[in-house]
Amino acid sequence: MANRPFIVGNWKMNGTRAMLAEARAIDRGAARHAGVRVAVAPPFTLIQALAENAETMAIGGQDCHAAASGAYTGDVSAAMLADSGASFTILGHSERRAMHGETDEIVRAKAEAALAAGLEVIVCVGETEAQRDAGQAEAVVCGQLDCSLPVGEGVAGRVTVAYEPVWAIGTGRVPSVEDIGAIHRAIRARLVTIYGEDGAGVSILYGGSVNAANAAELLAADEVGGALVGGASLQADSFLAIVLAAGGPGEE
Ligand SMILES: O=C[C@H](O)COP(=O)(O)O
Repeated sequence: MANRPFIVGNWKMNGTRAMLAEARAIDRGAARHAGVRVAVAPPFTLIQALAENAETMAIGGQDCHAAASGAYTGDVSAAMLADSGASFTILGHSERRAMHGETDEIVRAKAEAALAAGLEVIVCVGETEAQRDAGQAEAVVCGQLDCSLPVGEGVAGRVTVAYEPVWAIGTGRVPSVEDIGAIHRAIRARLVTIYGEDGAGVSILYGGSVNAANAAELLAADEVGGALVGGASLQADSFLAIVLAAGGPGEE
């Protein structure tokens, strides 16, 4: 059976307790769209509050440390995320790769730690504009998959891949539907190489300037199983419009 479309809001470093009402509105909307799997990854500081109030949507982290505990000032372990009510974590987002020096090897170690703590993982990959212009997008993304994804028995069922071209994040620019389809097909083929037949069941999300206006078209591209949404996930109205576009039977 095909996976439900998966729509994930990444709030990044946005949100205080003033956002709890927005989160409740998203959760109520998610309940009306049972055909779509809805999730929000708020800052660490809001995970527990959102998780305690969420009836339908899943709550996750945006990162975790690879170690279980220890002298890592400012970091948060996967077990701490799970203890706060998270059921998944995003890993290897391009902002962390670029701003925090996260390599593929670090991303894989974090993913292994997250799985060990009982979390699902959303592993992000994507090329820069220079890499795309040089015709290297597919090679870069497949290399990231090869070296970032956790592997092992039963792992594929707890992994989601998010393809986010770096140049499309927060810019309002998106690849053509044909380009998105082409790279998602390449990702699917690589997932089958990595995970065998289980790779066919891994959801692949598109991320990068997804909004209420373009969601239906982007979500219809080949092998796109959902979206990782940044800016448009900060308001319930715009986020739920994307959920609706993902095909929920909904009441509206
Ligand atoms: O994780 C989300 C992505 O970085 C996309 O962000 P954006 O929707 O603001 O472009």
